[in-house]
Order: sequence, then C-alpha cells, then structure tokens
Amino acid sequence: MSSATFDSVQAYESARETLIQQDRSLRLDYKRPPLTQDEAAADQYIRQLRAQEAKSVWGASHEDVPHPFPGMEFLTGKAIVEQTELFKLLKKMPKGALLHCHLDATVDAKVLLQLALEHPEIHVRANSPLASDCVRTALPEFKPIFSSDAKTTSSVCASSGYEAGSWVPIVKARESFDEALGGPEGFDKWVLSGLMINASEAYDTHNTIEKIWEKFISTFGVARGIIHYVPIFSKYIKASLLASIEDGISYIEPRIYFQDEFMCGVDGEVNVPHRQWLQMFDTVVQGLHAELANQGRQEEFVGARLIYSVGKTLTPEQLKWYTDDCIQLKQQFPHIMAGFDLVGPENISVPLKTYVPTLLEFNAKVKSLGLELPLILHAGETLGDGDEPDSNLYDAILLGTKRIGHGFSLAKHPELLRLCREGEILIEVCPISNEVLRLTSSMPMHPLPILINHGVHVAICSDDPCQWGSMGLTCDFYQVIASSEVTGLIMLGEMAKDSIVYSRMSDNDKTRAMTTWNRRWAAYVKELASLGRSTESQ
Ligand SMILES: O=c1[nH]cnc2c1ncn2[C@@H]1O[C@H](CO)[C@@H](O)[C@H]1O
Repeated sequence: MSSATFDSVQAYESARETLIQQDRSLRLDYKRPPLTQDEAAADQYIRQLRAQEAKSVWGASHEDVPHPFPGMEFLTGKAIVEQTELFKLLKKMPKGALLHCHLDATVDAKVLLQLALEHPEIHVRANSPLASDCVRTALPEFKPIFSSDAKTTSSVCASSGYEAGSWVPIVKARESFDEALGGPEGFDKWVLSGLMINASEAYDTHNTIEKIWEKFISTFGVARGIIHYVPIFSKYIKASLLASIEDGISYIEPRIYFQDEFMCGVDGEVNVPHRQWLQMFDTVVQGLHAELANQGRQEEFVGARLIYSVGKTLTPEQLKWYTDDCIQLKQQFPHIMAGFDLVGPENISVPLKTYVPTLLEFNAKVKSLGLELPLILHAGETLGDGDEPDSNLYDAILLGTKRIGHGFSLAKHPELLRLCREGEILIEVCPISNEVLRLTSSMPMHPLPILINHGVHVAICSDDPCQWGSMGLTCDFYQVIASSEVTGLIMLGEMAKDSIVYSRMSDNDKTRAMTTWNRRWAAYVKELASLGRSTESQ
C-alpha cells in the first residue's frame, strides 16, 4: 500500500473505499452473487428503518429503562425490542434451520405450566414453606404421582402449615396459594420464576458467569419433572416445534438431554427408555407433517432431527455407555439421530481432552458401521484465554466436529478461524444466551462480527428460549442486526441459507428446504421492497 501521501482528496477517498472493500471481502454477504432488485430495495428499507428507530425508539426515554440502546441487555430491553417495526418485520422472515437449542428449553414457560395444569396427577413441592421472604428463592419441584398412599397436603404455603418437601397436587397448590403471595397468579409467578431467568438475576443478584449458571441449571431441574413424563412429553415436543414454525423456522435440530436413562411412564414408573422417547418424537413429527399438509402449510416444515447430548460431568467410563447408547439409537432411528454432543457450564466442566480416547473410539465405531453420526460439539463458550475451557476448541476441531456450539472464544484463534472457514465448520452463535449467561454485557461487545468478517460460516441460534422468553429466532436476529452497521438483512439471509446447508437433514430434505426458503425469501423481500416504496412516497 502507498504511504500516507495522496495527490488529491479524491485519490484518498478512492483508496479508502478500496481498503474497506478489501477488509470486507471475506464476508459472505459481499461474496455472494449480486442482489436482485427486490433484495437491494428490501435491504435499503431495513437499513433506513434501523437508523430511524435507533433514534425514535432507542433514543427516546423509557420508564424503567434508564439507558436504552440498540443491542442492549435483552432482558431489560425486551419490551422495547418487541415494539419496534424492525422486530415485527423480522418476525416474518423465513429463518431456515434452528441448529442450536436444547429441547428441554424450547417451550414458553407459560405453555409448560399450562401443560402441567392439564394433568392433575402432577404434584408440586417446595424446599421450604412459602412465605413472602422466600418465595423468590424457594424452588418448585414437579412429579406425577398416582399412588393414593403418597403423603400429600393441600398447600405449599407457610400460612397453611406446609411441611417442606411434601407433595401437593398441582391444581390444589395453585388454588390454595396464599392471597398474601398473590393467590393463584402468585403461584404462576412462582413457577415461572423457577423456569426463567429475569433481568434482576442476570444483571444484579447473579451477575457473574458462575452465579448465573447456578440459577440457569436450576431451571432445568424445575422443568424436568413436568417434561419427562410420557403424556406431557409428546405435547411438549409438538409445542416446541410449533413455536419454531410460527417464527418462520422450517427445520429444527435440537439437542436432547439423555443423561437420565428413563422418563416417567403413564403408570408413574420411571422406566421409559430413550428408544421410546425417540419413538414419541418420531410420531409427533409425522403427525405434524400430516396436520400441516391438511392445512396446506406443508412448505413451512421440512422436519426435525435430534443431537444426543449428555453433561460434561461424566467420567470417561460413564460416557462410554452413552456413546454406545447413541450408536444403538442411530441404528434404530437413522432419520432422527443427527449427532453427539457434550454440554454444561464449560468453565467448570470436565475438559474435552479428558474424553478424547472415548470420543475417538466413538468416531471409529461410527465409521466402521457406516453411520452418519458426527460429533457436533459445544466448545469455547467461555471468556478464557488459553485455559482449559478455551482450549476445548482445539479438541473439538481435532475430533472432527461438524459445527461448533457457541465458539465464543474462537475470535482469539487466528488459525482456528482459518480452519473453520476453510474446513467448513459452521459456528452456532447464540447471541442472547451469551449475553444473559454473562459472557458479554451487550451485543455491541459480542465477537460475532469478528467471525462474520473473517468469512466464517455462522448460524444464529436461540439456545434456551424458554429461559430468556425469546421464542423462535426473531429476538436473536433483532439483537444482531440492531447492533451493527455492516450486517443487514442480506447477511441474515446468508446465515439462514447456511443454517440449511450445515444442518444434518437428508440431501433430499436439504434441497426441498432450500427451494422453499428461496421462494419464501423472494416473497419476503418483495413485500419489504414495496413497503419501502410506499414509505418513500408518503
Ligand atoms: O448454552 C449452553 N451451553 C452448554 N450447555 C447448555 C447450554 N444451554 C443448556 N445447556 C445444558 O443442556 C442441558 C439441558 O438440555 C442442561 O444440563 C444445560 O446445562
């Protein structure tokens, strides 16, 4: 490059423009074929709307939100996000595939509570009698109980003499909830706060990665007693898939948490094995295909597959049982099992390198059996720099992971960025999750633009939408687009296409998903382009 002397300001400006284009040349929205007219107009309109709402919405004062800004802490800014026109338009966007979410965290907490209330055999208990000083911290626990000799009472409240730990039928517990604690609505609030993370926890009382993870893990314990029960599980899966479909997602690939070997059956016995979980999943997916076809909506849903997941608390010997179980399930349900993963709070979990012998053995067995069952690993969900959690990225890549879950610390590793770009390893980026779980204080500090600018393939994912109250992908898409000047609608489109390409659906389904996406996208940008024109003429 020439030194800092230029013959004219014009020459300088031309050099500046060239430098910017070179700097952005790896980005997928710069490398793609030229935009159609509608795409260009839609992109323009969205950029204009974003700039306008940055002032009119984010620049205005809001009661209860002292410092609003685009991409701010989601749990504080959510109500503002949802009132923007940009959010409403993004809601209609065809999103492609959802590649990173945990099945047990994908149904709206209110819907989950409703599912429990529809089953009077579900009982609830609290670890201390509820009174105003502990209702925020005492956790509910759920379980179906049939036997009439179980010791049950009629309230979980201290005022009714509740004994900590005894089971109460859920409907009774709700009806008898102390008026001083809000009555039945107070009960709902108590349960919802056990299933979700609220702003004051994330940004105040639990404002460190370790503390927020404690709260986060507790939410799964609350949900599990409701979800892992056969009559509810099927309804739960359907609610989960529908929540995605309603948000324009046409294929879903959730992690299913298989650490518990059994779930509770219709008779209250905890003896239903993983094979039956998958049978239920298969039945729901088939039923949904038929139902949507009847409504003429078959284009909206291509299908769903599951990634087997267990926690990084296991010993390598224990892990071996699960990898074998996963292989057996793949043989029985080749069209459902998509891969294998290890999950949990990365900073305090067993490092991947401890599992290397077991995972290499798994890979070899999968290969010798001719199965399509790759590792799709979480890695780099940390702020560490060179410590064990950060170094999990090396192991994930060497172990042949097809995608990386989170990869938050990947931006620190130039060689790994290159390997991901050239080796076509897609990063499943979960913006709101990373912010709520305190890896970043807001979206402008998130490393996503570093990945995008290096030309690494990325899919935006929701991770645990129940816990943050962000069903579908629109909230995450909003946070991404609102906090960048470069990334616009076209980049969101490129990421949606990549989510299809890097999914584990069959080749046939991929072709169908891409064809449908292209059609829906063309209609979507056309609508935005004409909205843009009508706004201009006003
Ligand atoms: O963002 C995440 N990173 C790692 N593990 C997670 C994340 N979200 C949920 N889980 C883990 O998945 C299991 C439930 O399916 C939970 O054990 C939770 O720890």
